[in-house]
Formats: sequence, C-alpha cells, structure tokens
Amino acid sequence: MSVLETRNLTKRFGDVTAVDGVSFAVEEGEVFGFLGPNGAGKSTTINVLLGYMSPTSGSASILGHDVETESRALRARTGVLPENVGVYDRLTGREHVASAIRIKDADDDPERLLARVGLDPDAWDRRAGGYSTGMAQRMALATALAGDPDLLVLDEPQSGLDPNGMQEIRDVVLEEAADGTTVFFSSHILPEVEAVSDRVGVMRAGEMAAVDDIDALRERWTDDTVVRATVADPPVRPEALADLDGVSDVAVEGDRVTLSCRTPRAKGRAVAALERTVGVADFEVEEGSLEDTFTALTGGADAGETTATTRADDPEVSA
Ligand SMILES: Nc1ncnc2c1ncn2[C@@H]1O[C@H](COP(=O)(O)OP(=O)(O)OP(=O)(O)O)[C@@H](O)[C@H]1O
Repeated sequence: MSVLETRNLTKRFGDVTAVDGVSFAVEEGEVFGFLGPNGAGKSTTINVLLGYMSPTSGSASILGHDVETESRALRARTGVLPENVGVYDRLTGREHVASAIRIKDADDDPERLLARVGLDPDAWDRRAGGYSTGMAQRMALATALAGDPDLLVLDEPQSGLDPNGMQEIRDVVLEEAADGTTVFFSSHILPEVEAVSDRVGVMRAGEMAAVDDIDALRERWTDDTVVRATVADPPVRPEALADLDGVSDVAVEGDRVTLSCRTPRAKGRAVAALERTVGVADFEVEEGSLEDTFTALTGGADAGETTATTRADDPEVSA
C-alpha cells in the first residue's frame, strides 16, 4: 500500500511554479530520501502534503487521507520535524514533548523519547528558549516521535547537528524503519540520505527528475567506476579486456592498467580476467559516488533550470 501518494501535484506562487505536476508514491515501511538543490520545491511539496497549504492543482494523499480535506486525520498518524523548528521559549523540553504526546492522545513516556534523541538529561527541564539549534532539533524530533506515528516526515533533520547528532538521527530513522514506520526524509546531506534510504526522489526546478532506488540511480547516473591495477606479469593485451561485458575503456601503460567499468559486476569480471591472464600485483578502485549522481541530476547544488543536466536517453528525466 502507498502510504504517501501525489498525483500531478502543482503549486504556484504568482508567476513562480514551485511544484510542477509531480507524481510519486512512497510505499509502506520504506525510507524515502527526498533530494534537491535549494529552491527545487521540496519544502513546498512537504507543506502541501501536510495540509499547510493547498495545491494549485493535482492531489495528494497520506495514509489514505486526502491532504486537503482530511489533514487533521492524517496528522494524527504522522510525526513531523519541520524545516524551521519553532520552540516555545518558556516551555521546557519535557513540556514540549509532553504536550505533543497529549495532542496525539498517546501515553508515551516523555523521558524515553528525549533519551532516544540524545538530548542531555540536564536540559530536559530547562526552558527551550535557551537551547542551541542542535538541542532544539533533537527536542523537535522527540515530539515527532510522540504517539508512534505510521509516517515520519523529516525536513532537513540534521540541520544544526554535529556528526554525533547526525549519527543519532540516522539511528533513530533506522530503528523507526525497522519497526515498520514509513519515513519521508528530506535532506541536502547526500551521505546521510544514502545511509538510510531505500529509494530516493530527486527534485529539480519543481519537477521530480528521478525516482529510483539508490543503487539503480547510481548505476545509471554516475561516471564509470575506475579500476587501476598493477599487473604481475606484463604485457597486457587490452583487446581481451575491452571485450568484457560492461568495460567501457581500457588504458595500458607498461605494468599499469586502467579500466572504466559501467557496473559492479564488470569491475569484478575485469579484475578476475587480469588475475587469470597476467596476475594482479595490486589494484585500487575509485567508485562513482551519490554526490556525482546528485550533481548529474540537478546540474549542481545551486543550479537552476537552465543549467540543469539532462540525459536525452533517460525516459524518466524530461529535458
Ligand atoms: N510562499 C512563497 N511565496 C512565493 N514563492 C515561494 C514561496 N515559497 C516558496 N517559493 C518559491 O518556490 C520555489 C521552491 O521553493 P521551496 O522552498 O519549496 O524549495 P526547497 O527545495 O525546499 O528549497 P530549500 O532546500 O532551499 O528549502 C522557490 O523558487 C521559492 O522561491
């Protein structure tokens, strides 16, 4: 069952089309990474999904509830960590979490939730007005977890956190997913998305540029993986290697061979072929990263529509 679904979702602000006919679905129990450069339309999509603003056209549903007409029902089963966390300065962390539990009509223990997100117990009874950004972020995540939601929507959950804090968020996301919670995780921090997501959707200039699982995206969009080997017993015959499935380029210089491989299997085949024929004394592998994928899909972190990169041979990416 799709926990979250959009159909041709469009949101305009005057002349600006922030979200332009976006359709995608998030399935039950998956962690869906939502990527895109600044201004791509991620927050607007999330605001429409949570019923904070109406779409100009198209529709969306969460947990079977229409986001426009049944936003109250869907919010009861959804935990949200918004992009800009607002705190009530005079309330303590404990009071914030207790209030979220009350609103959800749940019976969680506030201390258990605060401990899960790594907020220092010394801070639980201090006013949140004095919290650092990272502390407020942790507290907000604890409120999002109140009532054991079926869907967690996390908008840039790691902003303001140190590496330790980012690791804690990652752990919470993975624990929630293991528990069957569906997680919609919006972030610019690519390694974090890569570490927790089953699939990713990449927005660019209001459109969904691609939706796929991370491995498939990487395979289609990153540069070749490069294998650099020193062989034990030259000379190397480049023709034999170039014939291997998935090997796109071979360069030989004395006992050094550089192979460009389209797929992980091609990499394995190439090293095995070298070992069989001339022996491998040493080798290193340079993998294409998700960073490259992201750049290829969006035309760079700050790119607008005009500089975005597209591939004419990819049916999922409109040029
Ligand atoms: N309330 C608004 N009024 C007018 N334009 C808006 C409004 N909200 C968003 N926009 C515009 O819509 C586009 C998409 O913005 P949005 O905030 O959804 O992108 P984003 O992907 O979340 O970016 P970021 O990662 O920087 O938060 C931008 O061009 C933005 O300027």
